[in-house]
Amino acid sequence: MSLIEINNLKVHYPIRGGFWNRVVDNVKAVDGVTFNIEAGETYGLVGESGSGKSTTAKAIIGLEKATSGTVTYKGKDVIQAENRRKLHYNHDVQMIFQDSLSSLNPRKRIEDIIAEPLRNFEHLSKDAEKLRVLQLLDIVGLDPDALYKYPHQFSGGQRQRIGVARAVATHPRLIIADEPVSALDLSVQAQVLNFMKKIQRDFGISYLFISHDLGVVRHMCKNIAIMNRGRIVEMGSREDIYDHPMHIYTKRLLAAIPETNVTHRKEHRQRRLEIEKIYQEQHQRYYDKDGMAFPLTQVSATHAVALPPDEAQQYRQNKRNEGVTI
Ligand SMILES: Nc1ncnc2c1ncn2[C@@H]1O[C@H](COP(=O)(O)OP(=O)(O)OP(=O)(O)O)[C@@H](O)[C@H]1O
Repeated sequence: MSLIEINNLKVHYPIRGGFWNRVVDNVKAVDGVTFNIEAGETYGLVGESGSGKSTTAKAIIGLEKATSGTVTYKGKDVIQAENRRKLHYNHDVQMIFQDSLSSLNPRKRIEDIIAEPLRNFEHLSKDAEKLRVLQLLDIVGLDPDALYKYPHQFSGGQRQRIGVARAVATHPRLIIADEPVSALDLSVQAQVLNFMKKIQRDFGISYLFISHDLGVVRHMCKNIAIMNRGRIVEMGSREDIYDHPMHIYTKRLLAAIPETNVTHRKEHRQRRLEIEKIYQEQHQRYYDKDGMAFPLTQVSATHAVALPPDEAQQYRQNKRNEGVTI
């Protein structure tokens, strides 16, 4: 049995409009996602911005309400909050966020930030708690005087280490890492990634590693799923995805990885342009097949107002033709 099984997970956001503010459409942020994570592995979830990766992560951890589907942990569906409590799911599954500055409370000292999950789940004595926080600081390579400092007094890489210390405090079985290094410089990225690997070896943790960067994912993940517009378009081992990509979207993402070898640059650019052209054609068909008049991002609540006036008018007209009051 896998550590966690995600089956046909959907998160649809309603779009309201018209005089009665009724639901006129849905943004299908996640639309039928299925994958499993094995104990001790790092599973990669890759896709461009807006493909639904973060919403998938939030639905798995329970920060976002799933419209339908199941997330099975220890044989039970943890979409039900009651099961989450019973199975110690909130203790066993932790998250690391991309933006360490906004995910760490700026008014709290590092001691309190790292101790927070311990206070929620383990109820240790004051001394035992302090000792544990000091051990965690040591594990992530920070000095004991960090205890009394605030998040803004650290660099981005150090803050991300603090996020990791907080996530591993309760010895979780799975850490969902949502773009954990994309805000960092390349050299610091490598440091944090290697460090995450070390923690994994030491503690036997699994990761769901979310990124838009196929270069980084290659370094971290054995199995990978490629996400586009709320769906997984391709999944497989690292070798399958990098050496024999099947889906045009995967090929396009791969072609976008910068080519460092100068002699291959021209060839690479040519290949990238060809793939981009095929993608544009298929992209159009993708929408037609789904019967959508506009790209998903354009019908989302946040983007609907940003439509050019003539397209917005056309959109409303199409909706009226479908019998929707708008
Ligand atoms: N609360 C919301 N209401 C309406 N639409 C939303 C909401 N949250 C996300 N979306 C839409 O869902 C889609 C997926 O968003 P999501 O943040 O999961 O993508 P992502 O792949 O994680 O992108 P990024 O890496 O930029 O965060 C986007 O089109 C976004 O506009």
